[in-house]
Amino acid sequence: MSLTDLAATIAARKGADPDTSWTARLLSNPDKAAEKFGEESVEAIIEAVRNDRERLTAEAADALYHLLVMCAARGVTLSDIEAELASRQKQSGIEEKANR
Ligand SMILES: N=c1c2ncn([C@@H]3O[C@H](COP(=O)(O)OP(=O)(O)OP(=O)(O)O)[C@@H](O)[C@H]3O)c2ncn1[C@@H]1O[C@H](COP(=O)(O)O)[C@@H](O)[C@H]1O
Repeated sequence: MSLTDLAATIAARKGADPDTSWTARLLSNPDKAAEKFGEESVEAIIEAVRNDRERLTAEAADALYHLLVMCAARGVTLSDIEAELASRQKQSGIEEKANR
């Protein structure tokens, strides 16, 4: 599934029943969405340090999903993030840091 399709699924869950949709439950509670992203990020970090490719892939998927839900809960869309990334395209990260 592409991130674009996942973001569309998340957006479509706005207002859905929190009893049947995990996404809807998090969208209705932005602080909880942020907490879950924090947990899933830490789980991904642990698997990266362990160098477990399969577990890292699964945890990275959890983290990406929860990042998108956390942002959606605060009105930030994947398009907003892509526009921000596009604005950075002309400059290397090292160059950007040196110019701060
Ligand atoms: N990609 C996901 C996705 N990844 C993780 N999760 C849920 O996130 C929750 C995480 O909860 P937990 O912390 O308890 O789970 P955990 O971290 O795996 O468990 P522990 O390691 O802590 O024991 C679980 O209920 C997972 O099922 C997801 N829920 C939904 N999606 C996508 O969102 C779509 C809509 O889902 P609903 O909104 O639930 O209909 C789905 O079809 C999927 O495409």
